Amino acid sequence: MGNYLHTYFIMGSQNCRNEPEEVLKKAIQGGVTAFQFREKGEDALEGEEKVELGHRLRQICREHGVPFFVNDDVELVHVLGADGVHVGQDDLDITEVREEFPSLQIGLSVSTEEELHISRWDLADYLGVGPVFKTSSKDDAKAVIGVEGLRAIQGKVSIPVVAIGGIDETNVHEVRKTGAGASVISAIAGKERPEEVVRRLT
Ligand SMILES: Cc1ncc(COP(=O)(O)OP(=O)(O)O)c(N)n1
Ligand SMILES: Cc1nc(C(=O)O)sc1CCOP(=O)(O)O
Ligand SMILES: [Mg+2]
Repeated sequence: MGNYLHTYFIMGSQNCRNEPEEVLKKAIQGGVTAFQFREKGEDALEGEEKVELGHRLRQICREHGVPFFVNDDVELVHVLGADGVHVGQDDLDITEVREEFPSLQIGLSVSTEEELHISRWDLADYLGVGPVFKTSSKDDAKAVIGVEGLRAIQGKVSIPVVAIGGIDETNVHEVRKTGAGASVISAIAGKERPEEVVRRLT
């Protein structure tokens, strides 16, 4: 597994119980190993407000040496000088993303073996695989694949895998046993003391 995938925190303002900047600082204090800016869905910021928040979160990651990823928004990757970008099956094609960013880290979502077969996953640096457990943070999440589904995809690829979907303190040990990293939104962003949760997740 790529080291930065160990505890990969993902969020936007719509996920946060407290100010996003404070949530991110505390999550970093707790030990998250990467961050993805995913300002998306109901209540998400748009336009200049989204960009401004992105700049502030990017700066926090830079100050703490935490890799900063942008979800979906290829233009924002340029604007924020991100370290990487995460794209899904319905986003910009990974072939184009790799052409645009030859030296950035690129993550690709895969939910099933069928998706894997039709994907240029060889162009990605890592796969985001899920939902492993039930999630309430993504309205259009696919069917839950469980730890067995995670293992099935892991067994077919030669790049690192990070699990996603419904991961929290009660089930993270199941993910750790597979050797995959853990990416988490609500179990960190929605808590009063994110740093304590992260310590228990790592
Ligand atoms: C690490 C990681 N894995 C999967 C996803 C989901 O990406 P996608 O399927 O494109 O869905 P959205 O996040 O864009 O709603 C992710 N963001 N990160
Ligand atoms: C953004 C995202 N992608 C998923 C996928 O299955 O690809 S599940 C998901 C939401 C993860 O949030 P939480 O940790 O709160 O369950
Ligand atoms: Mg996407």
